[in-house]
Amino acid sequence: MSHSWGYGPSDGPEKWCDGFPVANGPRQSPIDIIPGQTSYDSTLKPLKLNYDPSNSTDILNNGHSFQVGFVDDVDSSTLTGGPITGIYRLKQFHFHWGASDDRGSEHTVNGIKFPCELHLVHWNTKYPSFGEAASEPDGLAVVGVFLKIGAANPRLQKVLDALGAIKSKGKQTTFSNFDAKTLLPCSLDYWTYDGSLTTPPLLESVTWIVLKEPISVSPTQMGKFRSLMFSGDGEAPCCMQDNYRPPQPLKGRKVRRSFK
Ligand SMILES: NS(=O)(=O)c1ccc(C(=O)NCC(=O)NCCc2c[nH]cn2)cc1
Ligand SMILES: [Cu+2]
Ligand SMILES: [Zn+2]
Repeated sequence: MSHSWGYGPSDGPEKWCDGFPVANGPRQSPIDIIPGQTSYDSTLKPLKLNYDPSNSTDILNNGHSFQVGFVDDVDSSTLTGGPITGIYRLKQFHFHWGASDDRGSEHTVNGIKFPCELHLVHWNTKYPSFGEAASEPDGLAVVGVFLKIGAANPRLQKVLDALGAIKSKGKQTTFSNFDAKTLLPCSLDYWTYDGSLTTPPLLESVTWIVLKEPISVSPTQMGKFRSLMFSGDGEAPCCMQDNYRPPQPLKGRKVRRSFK
């Protein structure tokens, strides 16, 4: 994975606009969600997430985060309902986190940062592939879930136990029979708005669906995330942490909510 961008002082979010001018575009993500300024939309449907646990394939350290991949050549792990029309397929999920428990999420709520944020990435099957969908305004839908410090979350354990095998950039290992649904909170109440990828290429193709209810993570479990490396074997070691983009200007966008 060769990439020119990262999260450091010389290649981080403040520098991304040099290589990716869309960084200053009209629908960039993440944003600060101010619940008092969102509007309840009774036409929003309930989210339907139908994930087939046999669909997970691998877990990869891509040098920015780690991601769990899914088979996406059939409609077996899908997102329907919510603010979207049609069928979107789950491609991967990944996380963003901080160097300490006081930061790490990309979206914030009333300016509050969570220690971690999960992104479940889906693409619109009206397009032939993820790559094509990623350049369309309605091409992607990402479900964001906040992680809040509390009791250890047993649902995270299988993912965290696999991190030892993918410590450095480019490392990948098989990861089968993982049910991504187990990572979701009880309530599927959500906020939604039109946004972008939060990393380069920052494409403005994402319908964001941010769940209101967080899931729990313990400080020890957060330590496991921070045991990963941005760097590859043989490179100067650099801990994978603070891999989050700060909130971007709303530029007139409306944030809707599915709940009263
Ligand atoms: N944070 S987020 O908004 O949910 C998100 C950000 C980027 C991507 C993405 O798909 N990004 C291109 C990509 O997959 N690129 C593959 C090659 C590559 C470059 N660097 C690492 N892998 C997906 C979701
Ligand atoms: Cu990359
Ligand atoms: Zn992400």
